[in-house]
Amino acid sequence: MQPINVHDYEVLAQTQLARPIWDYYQGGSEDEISLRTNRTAFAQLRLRPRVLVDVSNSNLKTSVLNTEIDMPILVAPTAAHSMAHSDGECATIRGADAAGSGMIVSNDASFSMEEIARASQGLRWYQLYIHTLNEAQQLIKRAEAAGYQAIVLTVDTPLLSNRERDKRNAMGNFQKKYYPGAFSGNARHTINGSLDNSERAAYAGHTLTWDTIAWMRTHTSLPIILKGILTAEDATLAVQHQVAGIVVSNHGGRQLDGTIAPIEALPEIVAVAAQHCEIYLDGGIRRGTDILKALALGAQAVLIGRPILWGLTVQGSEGVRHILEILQKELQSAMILAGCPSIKQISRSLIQWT
Ligand SMILES: Cc1cc2nc3c(=O)[nH]c(=O)nc-3n(C[C@H](O)[C@H](O)[C@H](O)COP(=O)(O)O)c2cc1C
Ligand SMILES: CCCCC(=O)C(=O)O
Repeated sequence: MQPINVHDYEVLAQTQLARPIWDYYQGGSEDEISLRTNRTAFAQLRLRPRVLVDVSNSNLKTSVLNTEIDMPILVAPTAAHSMAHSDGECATIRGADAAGSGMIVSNDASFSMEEIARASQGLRWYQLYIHTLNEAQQLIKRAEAAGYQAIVLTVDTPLLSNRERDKRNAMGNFQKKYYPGAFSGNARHTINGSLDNSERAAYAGHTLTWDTIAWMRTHTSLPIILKGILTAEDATLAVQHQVAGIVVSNHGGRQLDGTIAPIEALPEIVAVAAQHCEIYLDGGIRRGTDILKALALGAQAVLIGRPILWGLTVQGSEGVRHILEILQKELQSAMILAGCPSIKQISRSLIQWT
């Protein structure tokens, strides 16, 4: 089968991945209600297209934090790409570059952030999990030195949720046996050898507070983006802590189960924060029309998680590029059909809630 849309890549990737990996990539937490809601919420939004607009000069270019990109689409941080392809994140970032997009590199990548940075000329942001402040400080320094342009702190993971597919598959054992190091590319490159595994294992995620953001600011001048916000209350606090951006996200339905979908949370967050910082959204985006809906409700750009892993599995960097270009073309066609030749013509009036 020649894949022509994101769903085709999903079908092909499933045939190529061992069950524990497929389930790790695909799954959500507990009853996977959030995972499903992320998709159904998009279907419940209806578009109100305008006609007889001159759309002959259609243009998808935009910028995020003052960096130009060819489409309002970025690669979400997802862990352990070597389980999808031997070139792992180096292939992913090459695909993102080739498409004129950019990549948020996971803290738990299979390759070190330096190796991944060397594979790319384009936009790259570093996604941080804070295990200890000491480790975080070193990771931030390394990210700065390797030319990452922003730090994306994921805030929805004080612990890793209950993922029952992974339990049933004994995913941890499978991964250690067949893909050792898939989650710890960064540990292979240490400053003074001080990135210590027992320290990492002492997972300190649940001691993080808003004070941690102030602490981060004293250690970097890079823009700080918070990933995993779903309420106006937290968006207001984020603005008070002078973040450069917010990713409205429920971690692809992989953390707290039963949350509102990011696309449902977007309007209240845009209402309090859009004047002050950039707002991005991820979760369940599989079509250009999903992206159009997110942009109409005020997102500056969207992040794509699982479809990138499917593209990487099926065709390495070419597959990643193809996934991004499929979504770009679908978005372009949706914009033309809705009467929006460029991104700035997309507005809230495109949306009707049902
Ligand atoms: C396999 C997998 C691994 C992920 N790893 C991370 C991670 O390391 N850090 C992070 O902030 N988010 C991680 N996420 C969440 C994604 O960044 C993103 O929020 C989510 O995948 C978006 O939903 P989508 O997959 O429906 O596009 C992961 C998601 C998946 C599917
Ligand atoms: C153990 C690494 C965490 C990766 C992650 O964030 C996810 O699987 O959702």
